[in-house]
Amino acid sequence: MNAAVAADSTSELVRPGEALEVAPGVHWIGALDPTLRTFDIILRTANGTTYNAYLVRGTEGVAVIDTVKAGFADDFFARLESVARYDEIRVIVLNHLEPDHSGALPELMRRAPQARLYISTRATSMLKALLKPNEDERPFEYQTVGTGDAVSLGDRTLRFLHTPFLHWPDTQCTYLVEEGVLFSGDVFGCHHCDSRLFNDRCGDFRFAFDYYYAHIMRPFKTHVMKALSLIEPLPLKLVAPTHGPILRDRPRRYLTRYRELSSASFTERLDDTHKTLLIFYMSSYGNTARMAEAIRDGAEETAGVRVSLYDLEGGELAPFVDLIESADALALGSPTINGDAVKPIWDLLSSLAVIDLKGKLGAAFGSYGWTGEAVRMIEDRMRGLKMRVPVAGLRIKLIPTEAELDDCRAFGRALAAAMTGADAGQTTELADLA
Ligand SMILES: Cc1cc2nc3c(=O)[nH]c(=O)nc-3n(C[C@H](O)[C@H](O)[C@H](O)COP(=O)(O)O)c2cc1C
Repeated sequence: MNAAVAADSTSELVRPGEALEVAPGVHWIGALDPTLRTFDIILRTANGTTYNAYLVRGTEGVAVIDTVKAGFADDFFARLESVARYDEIRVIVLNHLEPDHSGALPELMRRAPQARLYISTRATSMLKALLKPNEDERPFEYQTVGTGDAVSLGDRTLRFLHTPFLHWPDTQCTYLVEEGVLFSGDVFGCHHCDSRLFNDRCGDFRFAFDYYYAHIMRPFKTHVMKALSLIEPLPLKLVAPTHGPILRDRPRRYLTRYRELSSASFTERLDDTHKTLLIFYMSSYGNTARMAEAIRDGAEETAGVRVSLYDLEGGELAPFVDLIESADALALGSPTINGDAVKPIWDLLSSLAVIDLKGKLGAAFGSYGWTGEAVRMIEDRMRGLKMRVPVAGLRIKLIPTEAELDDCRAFGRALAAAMTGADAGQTTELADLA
């Protein structure tokens, strides 16, 4: 542990109405939300969460970095008032405008009208849309900042890092130069509420850290890597995120973990010498299953393509999502049931929102009885996920004949050709397959 920030354990507990010093001249003025069990609809949390906000005191004024969710504003203002007066606040930094961090901003700006607001360039349109001042009030004044910009509080300097899309377009980090403190926003955060607050004091939150990354940061791996290249060279004593424990014990290992998690899809490809195609299907009477096998056989005829086939009925979604992240192409087969594709197919497609699918190839197929909507619906969804659908979907009425199984093999070959570039980027229509 860093000796500069070490203290006895009882003085480090969060108490109502009291700020907590986390580094010399730096106070946590956030709020605890221990009973929350679902965050933003999509995230579960066994321990609730925290909304972390910070106050930095310099010889020439005070800075407030981030605020809290609106319902927790009273906690925030009480903690702020325990260490500073509103007329001392010269600087307000919002690293991310999501409502769980900007909820108390309008009221803070009313109480500290002399303060200047610092946000990233990409935050400007959001500021107007999220924080609508009362009609009788003037619009918020603000200054946009990027990497290399800094603001001085006398003996303290806040430097800004442009780290967009982690996980909204507006996100940035702020670095307190003299103390080596990184106010990282949601980066390196997690939903884990513990009044012991520091990573070396609170319960084991490693699963919450990885879970938060998987659902919030994973879609933005390339942006994570760019942000890490700005953050890693900094001398770091403490990382202060907007959710969860404050990272003072070996803060660098959290950077390393982000690098590992963001690199995985590049290093863990099944096979660097082949393009990889994954085929998933559901089938009640075996018709779509037979199509899937024939498509696999056709695709495997192409040198340089390695194919894997899975019955979705027997699998768990999370490991499949990992496989898809490192694959080159995805083919989904569903029968049409009551005018729709079947639920496991939609569940799989919905799970793919956490990975970057841009540039991957998609294809759909399935057996049907009379209307056969499933294939077109899956293709539309794939396009919506920014996948390229190079081969028109293949539908077969009820039980595939031998000739129709030949069509399936041709479909597999066409998809493989698109993967290897042999199709010259053309979309293949069903009529071309014979
Ligand atoms: C409950 C039920 C509902 C169905 N609804 C439709 C439908 O809306 N449109 C359609 O084209 N076929 C429909 N079908 C027919 C199936 O798509 C057809 O039997 C198909 O061959 C099943 O393929 P599978 O063996 O791969 O499951 C339905 C079948 C069942 C059992």
